[in-house]
Amino acid sequence: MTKAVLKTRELSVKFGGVTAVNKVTIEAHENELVGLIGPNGAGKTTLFNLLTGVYKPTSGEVVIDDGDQLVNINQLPPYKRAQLGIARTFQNIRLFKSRTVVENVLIAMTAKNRPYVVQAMLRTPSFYKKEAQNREKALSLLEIFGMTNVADELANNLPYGQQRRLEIVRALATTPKILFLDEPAAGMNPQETQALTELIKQIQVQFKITIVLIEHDMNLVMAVSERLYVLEYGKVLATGTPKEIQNNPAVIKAYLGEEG
Ligand SMILES: Nc1ncnc2c1ncn2[C@@H]1O[C@H](COP(=O)(O)OP(=O)(O)OP(=O)(O)O)[C@@H](O)[C@H]1O
Repeated sequence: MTKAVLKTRELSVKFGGVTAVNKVTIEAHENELVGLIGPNGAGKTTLFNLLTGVYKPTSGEVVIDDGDQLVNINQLPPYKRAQLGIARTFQNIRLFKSRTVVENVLIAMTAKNRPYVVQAMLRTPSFYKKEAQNREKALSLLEIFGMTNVADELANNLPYGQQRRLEIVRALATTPKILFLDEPAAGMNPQETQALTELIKQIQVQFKITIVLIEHDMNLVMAVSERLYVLEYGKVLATGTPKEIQNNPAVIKAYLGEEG
């Protein structure tokens, strides 16, 4: 197996009396696609929030592989984690709706680059050169995802499935090593979900990054994940391949039984 790029050790967070994530130890490997499933309230999004720095853990740790060494990132805020190669999408769409599609990608691309922001304010020649390069890079990303024809549309005018697709493009524009997708199929119709399934597979092959996916759509998550973690009441109930998870009696009892 390839090396681990992300690990948690006994990670926990409490909100008042609720232990939303309870001693969770997981890992994701280089270029691996890991699914995270579990019923509503199991702690999936809270775990994402701990991994991306929105929440600080009550105990335990989050470490990532930064080249040759494992670095504890417990205390790093989200923007510093982004600089280390962590990107995410959210359950609810968070686009700049009154900006164009390509502008949305450009904003994501430059947000973590402080020198660029200074050059932009001073309008230096190197800023204009960099801006042209960035636009070209943004357009080539949009081309990969079949969105060139809507590059100059306002994000707000895109159909729902395309808006979700744009969110993923924005996350990829930050050139992440690890991409967290929080329920990317939420609200999609079956055709959009099918297109998303292909898109996620394509990203893994083409970008060679690690993807961690929260998803309630069992067809999607079983089709794309190489390995799954099942959370229940904030704890890891099971881990394994989609086949192993589908045949795990505890999981069947807890969740898949509900799916029929
Ligand atoms: N900021 C918070 N303050 C208090 N309780 C919280 C907070 N965030 C999450 N919780 C609680 O933690 C538990 C886990 O919630 P979480 O949203 O992580 O579950 P989930 O598995 O992502 O659910 P869903 O599938 O519905 O998105 C729930 O009981 C929730 O009410």
